[in-house]
Amino acid sequence: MVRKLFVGGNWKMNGSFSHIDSFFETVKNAETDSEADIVIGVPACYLKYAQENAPKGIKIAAENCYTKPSGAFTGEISPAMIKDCGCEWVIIGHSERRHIFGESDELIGEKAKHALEEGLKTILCIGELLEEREEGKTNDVCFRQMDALAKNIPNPEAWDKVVIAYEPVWAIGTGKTATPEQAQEVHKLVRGWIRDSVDSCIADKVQILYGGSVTVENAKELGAQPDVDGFLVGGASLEPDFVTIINARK
Ligand SMILES: O=C(CO)COP(=O)(O)O
Repeated sequence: MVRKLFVGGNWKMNGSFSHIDSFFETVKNAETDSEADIVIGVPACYLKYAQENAPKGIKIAAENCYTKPSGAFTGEISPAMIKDCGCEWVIIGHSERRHIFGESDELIGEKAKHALEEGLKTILCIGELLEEREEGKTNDVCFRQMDALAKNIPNPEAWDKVVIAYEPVWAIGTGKTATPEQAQEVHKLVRGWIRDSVDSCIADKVQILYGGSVTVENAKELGAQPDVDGFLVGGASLEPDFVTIINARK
């Protein structure tokens, strides 16, 4: 089954109003693959500005959200607020949320549930640490994280609003990319897990992205793997060259 290319950017805690202006100017002046889904995660304070100024075809995502619509949760933002900023997307369970901010599988599952119930589209992230890979636990970790997410997807239709991002933690921001074969192996296993544990039509349809030091140099080869449906790009999504990654299948 041919799935649409999905090119995600994740600016993390980077960017500024002037960066948004110059980045969007570059994208507007470039020819980008009109067939690709393009979604860029920006810090919460830039959501509305980025969404309002984004070139046609580019959607803006929040990089996190909480499990409640409002309340005494200092520093958090809710799916309702993300929608209020005009955005339809949120990234949930990024490894930096898991490992720097200590978010558990359970919390991440609850976030996914609430975001989907609120009608947001979600990029749900999974991925193993280096020591977990070295101990041969990659599949166990990815399946455990998938299980915590899948049981919180409120209904089968909500899977239409789910994109999975496989981001091996050892490849994030390290310049060490998984080889196309390593990425394909895990993507295929994750799709197989969805087929066995959720539904085979959902497994065929769901886009699974690779994230971890994706660059202009490696995007084409990674994106050519049968179960790699696109990327979640960190550092390189802040650079003008991101347009070349968007065009990885052109
Ligand atoms: O974490 C990532 C995307 O979410 C990947 O970051 P890098 O592309 O900078 O390795």
